[in-house]
Amino acid sequence: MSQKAQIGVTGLAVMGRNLARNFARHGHTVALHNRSYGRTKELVEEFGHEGTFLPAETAEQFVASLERPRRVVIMVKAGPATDAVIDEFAPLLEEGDMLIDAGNAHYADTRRREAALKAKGLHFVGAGVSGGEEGALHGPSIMPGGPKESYEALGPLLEDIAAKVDGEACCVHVGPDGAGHFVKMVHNGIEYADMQLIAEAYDLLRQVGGYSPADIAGIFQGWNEGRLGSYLIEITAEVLKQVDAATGKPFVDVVLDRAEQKGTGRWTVQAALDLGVPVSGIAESVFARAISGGVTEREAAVAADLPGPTGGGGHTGDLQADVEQALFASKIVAYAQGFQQIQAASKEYGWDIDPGAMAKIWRAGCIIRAKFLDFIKQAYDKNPALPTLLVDSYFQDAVAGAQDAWRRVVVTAAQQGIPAPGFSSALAYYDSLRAKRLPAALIQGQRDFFGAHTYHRVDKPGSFHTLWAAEGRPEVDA
Ligand SMILES: NC(=O)C1=CN([C@@H]2O[C@H](COP(=O)(O)OP(=O)(O)OC[C@H]3O[C@@H](n4cnc5c(N)ncnc54)[C@H](OP(=O)(O)O)[C@@H]3O)[C@@H](O)[C@H]2O)C=CC1
Ligand SMILES: O=C(CO)[C@H](O)[C@H](O)COP(=O)(O)O
Repeated sequence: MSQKAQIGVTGLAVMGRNLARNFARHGHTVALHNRSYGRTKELVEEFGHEGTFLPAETAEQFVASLERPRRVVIMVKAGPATDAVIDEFAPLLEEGDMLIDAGNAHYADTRRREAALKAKGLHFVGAGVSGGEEGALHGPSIMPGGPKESYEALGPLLEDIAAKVDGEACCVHVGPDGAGHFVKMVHNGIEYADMQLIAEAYDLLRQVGGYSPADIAGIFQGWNEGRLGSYLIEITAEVLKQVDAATGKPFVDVVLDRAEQKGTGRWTVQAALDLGVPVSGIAESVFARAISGGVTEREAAVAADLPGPTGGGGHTGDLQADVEQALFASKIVAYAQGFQQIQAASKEYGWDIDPGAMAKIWRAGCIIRAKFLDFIKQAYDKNPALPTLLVDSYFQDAVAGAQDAWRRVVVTAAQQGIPAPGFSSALAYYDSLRAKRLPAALIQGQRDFFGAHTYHRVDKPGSFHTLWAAEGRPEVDA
């Protein structure tokens, strides 16, 4: 074969197909491969005119069609499918070649794969890609990890196809081994929290304010012009505008209220628990999806007619304005928690992730793209070691201005029996952080009482234990 491809894509379902087209549209010759040849054939038949594609029926043909060092993008289902593809391709590759897993892999799998392939002289790059089908084609946000030197050969191609903000690509080398997939995972966790908060805003406007889905679409369109401007607010307005053709009812009223999940939100929470980072907003959003899908429990509770509030008036204040404030403040908390998790993992694994750079590459192309990411970037540019976004002046002022409205919204939700786990847990997190004393001292006392777990004192160093069963309960050094 004379002509060689600069990059190859294996796995040509919605994401891989559009990434391949995106590379081709940017003038790169793209080798194509898929487990079943049908998808490869279809891509060339439908979109062959968009650039130069080298379709291959077998892994051997595919590898032979790539220039050295070979760059092979894998875009298949996470888990065993990815391992199967790696096992198929690795023996065909040579030292210095690159396997780029652009799927939603778990970062621990990426660390394992990177170490195994490194021993064979291959570069394994776990690259998070966000933006869905459209983003893959028109410019996703790309979060590549893996060895820094692989970025020299790979980065320019990824930057070519990535989304751009003021001419700057939404793609940067995140850090070694699993750093890219970790950041993509937290991106998805934040996506879950953002979606949950938007859903709660909709629910309160509908149930408390009596607005119709079409009215709320209009409200969200208005918010999208302001500080809440984001892809998720924009598409929410579109979803709320949708009318079911068969029944004439709002689309949201004919869809089962059971949110599904593929697992990246759950992974985020599991990783956060291991790191000891309280990502309560993300956790509540994962649990809210689980509750929505808990059909047996929900049906039992409805059948038992579990009582709701007996009193409680309407909302005191301007509901629309208050919900906007609650949404903005809760969203800040969710992002603050997600960034804290990235910083904790960076420290744990020695990844040296620049949080400002993450905010920068999320400004376009990805699902959580939002106007306020500019402010997050600025906050970390000012202070890369910021302990929490909540103490940055922009966010501190925003939350200070929002908090009265936020509290009114949480009170209304509680009084009217409307679940708002995202809003209320974010507020509890905020109040926990700003509390001068938390009731944790009492918990320390309880732990010491039943398990001699010891405690520290406010007035002197050291560990102490109280002899709770002894007369006079004396305190001893532990
Ligand atoms: N869809 C989205 O919006 C996004 C998806 N992602 C991630 O991108 C990846 C691809 O997603 P998507 O395009 O939706 O496709 P799917 O996740 O539906 O995966 C389908 C692809 O995987 C291939 N495949 C499945 N099992 C195997 C196997 N054992 N060996 C070889 N190939 C296999 C299929 O081949 P075949 O055609 O032969 O069945 C097909 O090409 C996933 O990891 C996903 O999580 C990331 C961001 C957004
Ligand atoms: O990666 C993505 C966007 O960046 C996917 O859209 C995301 O995986 C969807 O997740 P879920 O199905 O769990 O809601």
